[in-house]
Amino acid sequence: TFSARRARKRQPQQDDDGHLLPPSPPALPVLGHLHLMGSLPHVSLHRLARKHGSDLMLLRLGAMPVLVVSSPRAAEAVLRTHDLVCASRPHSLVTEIVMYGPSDVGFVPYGDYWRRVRKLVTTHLLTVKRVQALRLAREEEVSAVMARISEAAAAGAAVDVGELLGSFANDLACRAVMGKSFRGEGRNKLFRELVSDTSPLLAGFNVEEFFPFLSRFGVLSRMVRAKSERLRRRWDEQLDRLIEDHESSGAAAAASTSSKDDDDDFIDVLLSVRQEYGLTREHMKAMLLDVFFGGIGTGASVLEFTVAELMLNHDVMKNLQAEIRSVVPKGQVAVSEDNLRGMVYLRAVIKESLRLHPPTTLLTAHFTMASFSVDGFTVPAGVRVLVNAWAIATDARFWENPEAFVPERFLDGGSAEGVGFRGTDFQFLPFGSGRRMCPGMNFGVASVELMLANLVHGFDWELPPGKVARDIDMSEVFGLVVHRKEKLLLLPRRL
Ligand code: HEM
Repeated sequence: TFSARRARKRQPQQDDDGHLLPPSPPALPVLGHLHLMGSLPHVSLHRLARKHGSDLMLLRLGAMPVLVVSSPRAAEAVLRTHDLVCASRPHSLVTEIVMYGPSDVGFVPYGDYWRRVRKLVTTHLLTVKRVQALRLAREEEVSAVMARISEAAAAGAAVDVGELLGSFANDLACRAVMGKSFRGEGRNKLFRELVSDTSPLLAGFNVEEFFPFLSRFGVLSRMVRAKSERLRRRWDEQLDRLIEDHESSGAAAAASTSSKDDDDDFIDVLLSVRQEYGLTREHMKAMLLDVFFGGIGTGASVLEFTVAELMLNHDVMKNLQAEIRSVVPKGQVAVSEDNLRGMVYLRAVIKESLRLHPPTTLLTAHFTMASFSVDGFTVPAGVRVLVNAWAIATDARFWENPEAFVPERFLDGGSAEGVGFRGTDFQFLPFGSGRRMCPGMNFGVASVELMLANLVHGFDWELPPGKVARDIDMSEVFGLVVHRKEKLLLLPRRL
């Protein structure tokens, strides 16, 4: 584009071999572009890209080179055309300690081990069949939430929507991981606390990551290390106990003979394939951590933002309630998964929410294993790649009326008809695309759909007295998952 050419002219940067590097705005010594990162990096990076008219920027955050990707075309270049070269993950001290190496799926660099465990996850753990088999678990966990809301409705009390949906996502993940039998021992709450204590460290954007030399010697890194080790000990205590309980309950033996039943919990599954995949105890613990970190915050964030948008967009709420109430037979208390089939408006609402509020605004950082060229620029090896999925999905160049919450855009005849989140439409990447794309998409979407349908089917929702829709603050807090800053307190009214 013209503006990209102008930016290139302004800041022609070359590597040692004379290759043209992607444009880079002026940087400070030592800090590089770090001072330009605000509390919401996806917003700061978007502004920077617009200001410099550049959908591919090579920044320097401290000592760390970062490629920022801000258009569907550039995203396709790194996630499809050069997917293999960009399929690694950067090293971090925190994941090395907390994620056992790392030896999970999400944070481990590209290589044989990642290929093996990724295959395990997609062929045994997060398969369509297993997601279907968790249907009863989802329906029961949804009913538990509905019972809590009913109590509040009967008492005329407001509910804290984020707290409620956070505990739903947590309980569902616990149920998938450890099965039903461990409920009621307070373990779910313990895991929730552990996830919330660990998430800030895993979020990236830790200072010691920008200055690796500090991480080797500095006080800062000793603090991060000590904190990470304390957390890992807490995780160890819980996960070791769970795995040992499963081993001694004989479930493992049963599972290996019945060859991975679909209703086994995730620990049973991992125990049953541990030999085939050469898994150590640490590998298994790391993979379970991925379920906690991949599955809880994301689902809770999508649900809470969606409810907030529905409160802001009364017509959309009415349309959604009308669709659901017309499908679910009168007298049926809960929406079942069978009822969800054919609910096109519900799907469009969730898509629209994922467009405006993708929980991982910058995907998870990728890392280049070799240099490659794109649009006449050379991207070096050893660069972090941040795909600004949020910026791309809210950019007026690619979306009509991008700021507005309009699910109709995804329906037949709408401006985004046919656009989906399965990683082939590069203007819409809430789950990423390519080799590192989210393997938990079906799991996540199934729980969001069922919970949302029940929330709006069973109740009408109102703001507490004295509040109006424009009082709903949509501010975000950045982290491993972006979440709402303000609590969303709403009054449920039983129909
Ligand atoms: C609405 C819910 C969810 C959203 C929006 C979401 C989004 C994402 C995104 C954007 C990525 C990074 C893709 C990339 O790096 O290019 C990712 C990776 C991942 N997600 Fe999800 N996710 C969700 C639910 C889940 C669930 C429920 C699980 C597991 C139970 C899960 C497990 C993972 C794992 C293991 C990875 C790492 C994959 C890899 O590096 O190979 N996610 N997710």
